[in-house]
Amino acid sequence: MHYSSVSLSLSQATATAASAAITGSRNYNARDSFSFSSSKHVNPRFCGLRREAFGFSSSLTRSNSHRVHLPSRQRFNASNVSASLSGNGTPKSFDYDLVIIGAGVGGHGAALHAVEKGLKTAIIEGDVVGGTCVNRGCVPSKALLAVSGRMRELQSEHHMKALGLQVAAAGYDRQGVADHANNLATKIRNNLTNSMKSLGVDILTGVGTVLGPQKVKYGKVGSPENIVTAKDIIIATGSVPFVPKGIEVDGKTVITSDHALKLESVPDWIAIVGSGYIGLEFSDVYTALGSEGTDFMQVTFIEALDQLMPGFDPEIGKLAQRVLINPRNIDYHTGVFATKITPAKDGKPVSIELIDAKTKEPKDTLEVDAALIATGRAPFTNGLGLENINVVTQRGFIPVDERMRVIDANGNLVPHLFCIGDANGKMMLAHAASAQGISVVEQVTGRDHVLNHLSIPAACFTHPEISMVGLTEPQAREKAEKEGFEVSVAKTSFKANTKALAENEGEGLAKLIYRPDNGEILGVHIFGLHAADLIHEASNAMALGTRIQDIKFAVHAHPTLSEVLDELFKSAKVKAEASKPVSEPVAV
Ligand SMILES: Cc1cc2nc3c(=O)[nH]c(=O)nc-3n(C[C@H](O)[C@H](O)[C@H](O)COP(=O)(O)OP(=O)(O)OC[C@H]3O[C@@H](n4cnc5c(N)ncnc54)[C@H](O)[C@@H]3O)c2cc1C
Ligand SMILES: NC(=O)c1ccc[n+]([C@@H]2O[C@H](COP(=O)([O-])OP(=O)(O)OC[C@H]3O[C@@H](n4cnc5c(N)ncnc54)[C@H](O)[C@@H]3O)[C@@H](O)[C@H]2O)c1
Repeated sequence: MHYSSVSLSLSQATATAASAAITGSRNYNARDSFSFSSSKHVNPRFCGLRREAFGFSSSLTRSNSHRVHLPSRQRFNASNVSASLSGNGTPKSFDYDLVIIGAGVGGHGAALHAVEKGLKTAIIEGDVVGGTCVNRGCVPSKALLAVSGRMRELQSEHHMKALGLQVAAAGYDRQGVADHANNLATKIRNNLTNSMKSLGVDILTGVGTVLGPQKVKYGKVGSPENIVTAKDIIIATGSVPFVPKGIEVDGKTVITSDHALKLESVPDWIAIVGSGYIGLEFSDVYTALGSEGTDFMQVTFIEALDQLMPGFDPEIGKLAQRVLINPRNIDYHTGVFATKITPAKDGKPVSIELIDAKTKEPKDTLEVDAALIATGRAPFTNGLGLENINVVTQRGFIPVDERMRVIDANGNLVPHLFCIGDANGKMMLAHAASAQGISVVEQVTGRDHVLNHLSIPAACFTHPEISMVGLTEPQAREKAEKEGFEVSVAKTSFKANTKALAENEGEGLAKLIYRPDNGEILGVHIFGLHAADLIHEASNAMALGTRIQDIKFAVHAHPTLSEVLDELFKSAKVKAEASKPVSEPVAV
């Protein structure tokens, strides 16, 4: 994937910025991540740039909203748009076919597809193009992880010796690593901006506020307002770090991922609160880099649930713990909440008060050099004017149906208004945001489309990587019990794969969860070298409804890591009747 061309294809433009994934309707569903947090879900602490850019104090005037009630199950019909609204004073002709609020990867993906479909499109951005993923998420974090992967390899005497290599002690220049991450973000941001400009998307600068159906105002806070009308509007305003009540972020010693990605320091001892994707990826970075000038670095995980990495398939989680946690300078406290965190001050270290997650009794107080708060993300809807359209957020998220259509406080669809990406909380992943945007554009251009979120892959870019698609084994068994079908599991090891062994990277497992009666793939989980790339054979099969009895005949080049999946599908035991050919054989 390349971001270098301005004529990026959709998948290039989205998948690269995103290149990975997480769950969603599965365990890492963003809505779940707030289940034990305070009732105030929108984090009041934002990085300075965003706080300024959005002028948080701006009070929005409530306009007389006119709501159009549609039966909640009504399907979108592109041709009845104006007819259904023009009687209410809504404009009959529009400045744009589509206006998108928020130019993150979700908005960008939607904009590019809209242009391809011939829609006159504008995108409103209140801060910088690229949003979280490009500026404070996927892109800079993967740059840091690229460095940590190499450092880890070069520092492993055992690994080097096995390959017959001799290298002098590996070191790094912190500022150089930080510059690599920052430069990459700048490059990708420019590419995203150029791709939209060159395709004719109007980039409108300022905070976007929905004034009513099909009407948006935008502009810098305090400057004259501009109003634009659009046949359809997509909200794609993303999310910000969620910081639980009682935790004081100073940006230096108590930080969120926004700060950590700048790599202003590598402390000797950092507590990471939350062992989800951000926590795990940063533990990989920190333990590989060690503090400057030494190879010492201690990470302490603080996790509210009873096990680390609670979102993964338990078997994969166990293996990941054996490889990614136990042999490294990492210890952990599980089943505890960090209730109060005070930044370092006046020579005193960062102090962290822990309580038992179940009994709520005080458990411990830790003193560390720094703390990274990685306790999930909060949707960002400030200044959007949801009150103008009678939309009430649910735990901060904008309620949508399966077609990303926004639902108002009375349970009715708001006409011509969609919400995609982190702001709707269905699946907080870059490529999910983009795919939702593409799905919406399909709908507004007349083709009904419902995105199958269960087929969206996710990956954690540790060394080695973890990836997954579909259900975990416990989820599949629960579903099977409810619906009355049988579940089987097949596994293959990287230890038997020639390419993995040639790379001296034989530690790994692929796991297939499936229905033996009909060969349906329910979930695939991979831990091992390049797991994030390998998952796509499974996710594409799930998206296209390909069954095991068919995919097992697909041919894989030898020797490649993809043979791990080939073996996996071949080792599944699908019942004979499901494998009967449905058509005559074709000679190829
Ligand atoms: C450290 C980290 C690493 C991550 N790594 C990965 C990864 O490897 N793979 C992956 O798939 N996902 C990853 N994610 C998640 C990914 O970044 C998000 O899922 C993705 O950015 C969501 O895209 P979005 O378009 O919904 O929102 P965002 O990217 O947050 O973009 C929203 C945009 O809307 C703008 N905006 C907000 N309100 C307004 C308004 N009223 N008017 C105008 N503009 C507005 C914002 O300024 C922003 O530019 C990571 C996240 C973090 C924090
Ligand atoms: N590779 C990727 O795709 C990638 C990488 C980073 C982030 N992301 C996205 O960003 C989002 C946010 O990531 P994240 O790691 O912050 O969230 P997460 O939801 O993945 O994990 C948060 C963890 O924090 C724990 N937790 C919450 N409050 C706590 C408290 N007070 N004390 C102790 N533990 C607590 C939760 O149990 C959970 O394990 C994710 O939803 C993910 O989709 C994706």
